[in-house]
Amino acid sequence: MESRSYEPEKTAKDVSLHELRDRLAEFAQVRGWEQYHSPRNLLLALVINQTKNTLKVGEVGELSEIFQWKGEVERGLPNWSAAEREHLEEELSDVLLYLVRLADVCGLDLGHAALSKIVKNANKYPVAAFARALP
Ligand SMILES: Nc1ccn([C@H]2C[C@H](O)[C@@H](COP(=O)(O)OP(=O)(O)OP(=O)(O)O)O2)c(=O)n1
Repeated sequence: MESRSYEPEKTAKDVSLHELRDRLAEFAQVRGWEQYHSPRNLLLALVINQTKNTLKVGEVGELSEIFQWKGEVERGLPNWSAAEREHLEEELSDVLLYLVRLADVCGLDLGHAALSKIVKNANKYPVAAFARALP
């Protein structure tokens, strides 16, 4: 059993990557799943979902399936049902959670790495040269 109730608060909350990292580590630890959470397995979980007799898409594929055949989708998803939005939230979360866990078992700080990458991106695409023009 996890040591705390993990029902998220309904109001928006500033969730840190460190909190997600720690909860995922506990999730795996209490189930004895650490042995399965190798870098390679976690990466592959994003891409494929293989059982004995079936091979399905992994979490990135499940996320993509939500948009497949919908055509262009308006920002804010104004025409989506509550169930569709919840489904999207779940699949986005699965991708995020596996990424956070992958970074953790690799011994990397994903939040720090992402901030550094944003700085690198800004240096690569200076505003003066790229405002309103895609690379
Ligand atoms: N060995 C595992 C299995 C699952 N999870 C966690 C991370 C994901 O957030 C979620 C993935 O669970 P499922 O493999 O059951 O995938 P789905 O939730 O997408 O279910 P389904 O594939 O039936 O749609 O659970 C995990 O950390 N380690």
